[in-house]
Amino acid sequence: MSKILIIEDEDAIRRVLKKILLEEEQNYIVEEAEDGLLGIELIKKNNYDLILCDIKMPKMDGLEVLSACQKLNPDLPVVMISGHGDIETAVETMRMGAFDYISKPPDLNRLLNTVRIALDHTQLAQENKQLKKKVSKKFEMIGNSEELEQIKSMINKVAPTEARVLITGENGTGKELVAHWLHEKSERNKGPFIEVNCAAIPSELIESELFGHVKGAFTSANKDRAGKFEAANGGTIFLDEIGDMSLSAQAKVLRALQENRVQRVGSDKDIKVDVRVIAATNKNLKDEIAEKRFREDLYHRLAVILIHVPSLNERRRDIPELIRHFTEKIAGEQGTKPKTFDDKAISILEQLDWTGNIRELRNVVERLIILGDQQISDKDVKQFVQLKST
Ligand SMILES: Nc1ncnc2c1ncn2[C@@H]1O[C@H](COP(=O)(O)OP(=O)(O)OP(=O)(O)O)[C@@H](O)[C@H]1O
Repeated sequence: MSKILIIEDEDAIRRVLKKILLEEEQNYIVEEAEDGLLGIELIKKNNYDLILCDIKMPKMDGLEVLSACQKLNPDLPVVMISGHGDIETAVETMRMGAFDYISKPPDLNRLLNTVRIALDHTQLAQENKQLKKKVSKKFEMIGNSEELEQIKSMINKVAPTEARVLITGENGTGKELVAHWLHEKSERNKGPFIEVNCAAIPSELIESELFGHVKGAFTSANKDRAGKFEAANGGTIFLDEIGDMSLSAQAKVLRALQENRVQRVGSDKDIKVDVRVIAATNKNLKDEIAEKRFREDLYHRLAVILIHVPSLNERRRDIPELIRHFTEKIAGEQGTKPKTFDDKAISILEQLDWTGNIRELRNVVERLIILGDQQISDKDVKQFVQLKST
């Protein structure tokens, strides 16, 4: 059900507009204001999906209403109603951010079309917002330890720059989350975020995965294919587990970083790419360099900024909040009332050895929720730990 407000001082025009709209769609809720001041008061109190606003009005004209409206709710589309003498002003309002304008007397088809498009726009904007909220919820970084605060502040500082970042830390510590936020808080956030898990791709395929290939480059290459670097153009590529990348792929990545160009496997044509590289590893790359398994020049190119994510054992202060977070999340996924962990249960969990880090903590919380009562006690946790160790 869409809610529309007509701000118009001429009674007759208000009535015609309302009639046309309600005849078209009975589900519209159409409200009226006879001047701009009243209109703004109503906008403050209600959630409208669209405003139709006259340009020439006493007390507060359409331009003033438009700019007040944009301050109150920048996503709310405002369609201006222009009389004979104010077409130029109508065009000016478009520059100011009005959604569109219609002329008086209103042409039925044009009015309905404009209203429909504007309402679709509102719906899309709302859906987008909800999706963004959902996505950022998925990537929430929970915890209040000093270590995590430092990481968040580092993300805020580094994200808006073009600097390459190497994220280090054990498996399951949240390296991918850090990479996600570095992209999300950068100027590139409208572009793609492409993740490549270098450890999961067989070494003979990694180059084709990263740089693409041309038809006939190898037996199974039956057509041209773009690689992940090309797919990440204008955005960010996240090279996860970079310590597992073959030396020959490393050489090619180095070239891509130095020249901002890639070549598809089997082709000598350069393709320009504009990609920010973020890499992560659970390995000690200095050791890998000493063992000649990782190129030192590539390391220096990648590690312009180093972010180390400490293991959960090094930031136990985050554990209680993480337990609460996962409990609520799991209940949300299962559509059940969240269970609670009593203080003693949390205290035992805080002291355990979390070699599997946050991923392991989530799994343990999930299993305890399945097995335990509504209130999970220290006894449940002890039993579970015993079961695990046998
Ligand atoms: N601070 C945090 N708050 C909430 N969830 C977190 C946090 N850190 C990590 N997680 C969750 O833990 C899981 C593991 O995190 P992530 O995949 O980012 O770790 P990783 O270091 O990249 O692991 P791997 O090296 O195995 O790829 C994910 O489900 C992630 O959402």
